[in-house]
Amino acid sequence: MPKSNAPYAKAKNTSDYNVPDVPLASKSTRIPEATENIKSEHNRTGVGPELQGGIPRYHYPKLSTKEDEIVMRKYYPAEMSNERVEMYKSGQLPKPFDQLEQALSSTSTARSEIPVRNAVVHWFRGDLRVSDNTALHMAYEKTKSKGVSLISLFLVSPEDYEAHIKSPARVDFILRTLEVLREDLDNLNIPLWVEVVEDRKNMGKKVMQLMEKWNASHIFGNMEYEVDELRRDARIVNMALQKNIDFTVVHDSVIAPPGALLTKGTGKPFMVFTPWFKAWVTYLHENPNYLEVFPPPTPNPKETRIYYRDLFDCPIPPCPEGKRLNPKEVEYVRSTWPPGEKEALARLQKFLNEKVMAYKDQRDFPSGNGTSVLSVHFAAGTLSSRTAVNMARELLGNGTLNTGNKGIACWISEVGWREFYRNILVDFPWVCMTKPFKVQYSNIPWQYNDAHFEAWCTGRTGYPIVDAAMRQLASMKYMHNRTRMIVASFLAKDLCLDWRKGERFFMEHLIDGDFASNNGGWGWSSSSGCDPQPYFKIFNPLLQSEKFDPEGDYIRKWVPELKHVKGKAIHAPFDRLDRKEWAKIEALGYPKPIVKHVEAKGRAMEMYKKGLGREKP
Ligand SMILES: Cc1cc2nc3c(=O)[nH]c(=O)nc-3n(C[C@H](O)[C@H](O)[C@H](O)COP(=O)(O)OP(=O)(O)OC[C@H]3O[C@@H](n4cnc5c(N)ncnc54)[C@H](O)[C@@H]3O)c2cc1C
Repeated sequence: MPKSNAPYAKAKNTSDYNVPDVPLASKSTRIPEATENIKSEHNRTGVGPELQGGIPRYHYPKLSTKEDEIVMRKYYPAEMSNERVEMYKSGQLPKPFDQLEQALSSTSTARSEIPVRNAVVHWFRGDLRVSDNTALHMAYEKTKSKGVSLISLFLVSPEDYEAHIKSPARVDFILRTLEVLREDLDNLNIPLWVEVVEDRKNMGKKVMQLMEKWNASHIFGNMEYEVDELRRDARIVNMALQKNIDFTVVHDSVIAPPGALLTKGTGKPFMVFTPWFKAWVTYLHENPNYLEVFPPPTPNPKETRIYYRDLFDCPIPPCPEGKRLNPKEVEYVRSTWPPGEKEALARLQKFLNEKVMAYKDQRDFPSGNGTSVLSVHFAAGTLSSRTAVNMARELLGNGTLNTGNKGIACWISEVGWREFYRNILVDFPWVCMTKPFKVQYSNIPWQYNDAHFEAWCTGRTGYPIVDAAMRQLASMKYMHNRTRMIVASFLAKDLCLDWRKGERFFMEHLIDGDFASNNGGWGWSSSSGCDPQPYFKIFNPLLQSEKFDPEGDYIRKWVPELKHVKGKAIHAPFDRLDRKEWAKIEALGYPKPIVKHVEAKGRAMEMYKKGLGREKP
């Protein structure tokens, strides 16, 4: 087989972790300066070079704004009815997670009787690593018991990428990771077979064809908790059995299995993070085995290279049509985000060595570079949350997950948020079908103002902290958590736009786009998700800016038009600069605020009250 001719340069693993440092200018030469060419580029596009080519890629139809209700239906024809939600709640409709569990349990005896044939397969999905991989480890154990070969498989599904709104940066990262993974596996004599499946409905059929071709009897995969994936796997479990093949699906991307934690009194799934987290910590203290990490497989028998020689050196396909970065983005994104599990582990180690102790105090400052920036690796599965939490726990040094150094304990709890939101998908599956977690929030009469949405997308709202964040997203395909909250609140509560448009836009651009975390974050910020804030809150973007970017470093980095603005005026240049100074900024193309926060706040309160039919939102 020819080596891959994928058109991207091999990313180097690097020990230089300046990647997302902000401000970057003095610390790294790897990311181009935001001010480069600003004058010449600006007039053509109205935005700085950070945005060239990378913006915006939202695919909403032009709308008639006559009736918000009609418009909403047009955007979200697939939104579930409230009746269907009730049917899920009452158990009349089986939850996709239960369907898969049922498929696995009802076939377990028959599957256990299937004899091992020539090979066992591990199907990589969102778990692109060799170490601490539950299903890979189980597949390996199976081969060891019979001395047969382990083969690994990855299916590229352009339709899934489209349906799940995986961004070009994310797809590019996955494909680059496969290059590294193939090499890591090759060192273990394990082939990685990669194939494109154009029609996502044929995924099961393709897997079965390959299993038969390889005379493989068992296939293992780690569970994906989105509804399409749960249903797909349930179908394949049964389909495989018909062909005397055992498809085993196991938990891996969460540490405690979903369903293990229920509220004390009512025995129901948790809806609020804090009590869930307490229960999670207790559960893991009582069951520390869930934190044990799995070693990578030892090498396959040498003969595998002979019997399965056609499977080695399998080419990695290029990014599918519609998911390609433009040439400028390619250079930037690939040098910013090196792939692979070694890279992830080195980054984790460095973060634990140097930053985690101060995490609690530093994590909210977007210019401070105080977070791990590991989300891209969690999303691709190049790092397991078990490994991450385990290593952090070791650093805590007292065997617990929540006592001792506050920075470490706080970081573990943030990884907990990721896990909590995965549980939400399992127990409240309608969130995967464009339905708000809190069903009554479907009735909010959101606005669908194209001009406002475009201003938000392109970082031209006139609110510097919002614009800086949106431009960081456009450039880096990543945004700091604090500013994710600020821009999400701004979209839903200052612009009164349907938060699902923002949710979608994030997925279209983020390199760490993860359905569960993104949906959870948007739900929280728009107050329509789980874990409601104790009272209805509207972030004041100005106060947020002053509190979390006090010197304006983050703004100056990403909004070059404001680079020379001094002092507190950076947070609100239109209101705080004298007219002459403002005129200079305006001449550079920076806009006035598109809404006044005080008025917007009032509008939002009315909108929420109206939608919820009550006096208080
Ligand atoms: C509106 C909105 C959208 C978001 N969309 C995504 C998304 O698509 N993908 C994604 O991974 N995260 C998302 N988050 C969560 C969070 O912003 C990112 O995980 C975080 O910014 C990643 O940076 P980090 O790796 O340095 O995080 P750290 O602060 O170092 O945290 C460590 C890890 O914990 C997890 N984590 C931290 N905070 C959260 C959180 N609030 N929710 C869930 N997991 C968390 C992440 O896996 C993160 O990598 C979103 C948050 C909001 C408010």
